[in-house]
Amino acid sequence: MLDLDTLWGDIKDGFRSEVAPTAYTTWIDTADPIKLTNHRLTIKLPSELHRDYWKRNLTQPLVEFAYEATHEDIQPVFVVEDEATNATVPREPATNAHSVSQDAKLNPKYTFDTFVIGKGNQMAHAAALVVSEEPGSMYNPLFFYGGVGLGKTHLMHAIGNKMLKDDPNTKVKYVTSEAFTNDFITAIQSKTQEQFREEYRNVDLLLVDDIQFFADKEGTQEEFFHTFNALYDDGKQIVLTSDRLPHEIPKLQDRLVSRFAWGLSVDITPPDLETRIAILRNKATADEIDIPDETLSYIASHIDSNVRELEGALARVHAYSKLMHQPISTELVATSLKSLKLDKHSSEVTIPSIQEKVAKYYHVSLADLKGKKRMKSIVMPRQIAMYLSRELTDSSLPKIGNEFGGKDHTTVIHAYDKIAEALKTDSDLQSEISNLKTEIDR
Ligand SMILES: Nc1ncnc2c1ncn2[C@@H]1O[C@H](COP(=O)(O)OP(=O)(O)OP(=O)(O)O)[C@@H](O)[C@H]1O
Repeated sequence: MLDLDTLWGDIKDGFRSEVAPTAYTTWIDTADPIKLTNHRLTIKLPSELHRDYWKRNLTQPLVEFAYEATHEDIQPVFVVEDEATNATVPREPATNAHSVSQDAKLNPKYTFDTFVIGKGNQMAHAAALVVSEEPGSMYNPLFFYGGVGLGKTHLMHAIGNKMLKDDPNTKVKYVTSEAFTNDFITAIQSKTQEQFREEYRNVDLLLVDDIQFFADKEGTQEEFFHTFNALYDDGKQIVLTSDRLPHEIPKLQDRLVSRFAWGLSVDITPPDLETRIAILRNKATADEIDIPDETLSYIASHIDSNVRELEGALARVHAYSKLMHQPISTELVATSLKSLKLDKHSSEVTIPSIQEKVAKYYHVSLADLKGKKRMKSIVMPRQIAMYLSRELTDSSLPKIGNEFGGKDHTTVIHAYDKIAEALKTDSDLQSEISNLKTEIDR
């Protein structure tokens, strides 16, 4: 009998020759053989979703590869690394690629190949891959949630691009929730509802981005409910994204919340340092930017909020090096990132701009945010807006109080302390504040 490492090496070789590179990185690279006893090979997998996939699709070939290597019958035993995964369990079972992508309004660059897998997104990536291979069956709808610029749209487009590549006749439709709303309103105005329905219900894959903006839009939610049902009943795949879980979206109808829970909800969290470096390295290679490794690490360690910012920093550094006629070095990056920070100051964060972003984020009116109502749903956003005003502007406490409908400066201090204290332990609040800061910085 072979030892564990040799056997696993043979099994990996077998898979390498059988499965596509993306599938290999997703399923095989993430598997960790931990024990070989009594013809039982124990394999540790990162999530339930990986275990399901292995059981359904990879067990048979694994047994065959193991037999080829040992001439013995070896059975796998799968264990999940961390039972508390970052996903909720599904409650019910749920030609010319470039131009086709463009018809479907997909970004041809957002593919599985260009997506870097890391701890914060590996579950989302794996789920996306399953859905692209078996649309409408396993995880319907598939719901991605998480902060801005973390790759939700990228993964969603990757599903569409892959399905179109596999079958160019697939009908894919990508919209933001705002575009859906606008289309719906236009259809009512021009009395073309039939056409609207035809367009949205006659697809194999419907991708709707940023559905948190459905909040408050009763009529649109009603229409979307029917669109959803029609597609779902027909076994068509639906993929949705949002900055938070469905039940956290204010004023989202209960029946939509419950339907969204029929499938799989997976969150995407900010990438760790290694993933940030890998993303930068890929991007630099794709854009043919010549940059030393240590300089990539420098950028990745300084920009940790989200991937969009990371890519922005690289583009900026590239432009700066061209402007200065100097090759990219850590020193040059340090200077250009410093000026990025200075720019942020000069683009001046103001209290009204903070109030506007916070009001929008929590779906409260500006008047309520600045007013006196004591409901928790308003008090919390108000305190957050005060906290951010103190953090991000040079305004004095009385000035901040003034901008919030003439409140006393002690109210501002109280709000600031309360949020600062809660931030120490409340991880939801931490991510909300970090999302808001990114929004405000835009
Ligand atoms: N893991 C990754 N590998 C490669 N590129 C990534 C990754 N994650 C994000 N990106 C890139 O970062 C940018 C922002 O990602 P994307 O637009 O998908 O974010 P998002 O989560 O949809 O944000 P928003 O909520 O603002 O819509 C895109 O250019 C995307 O290609």
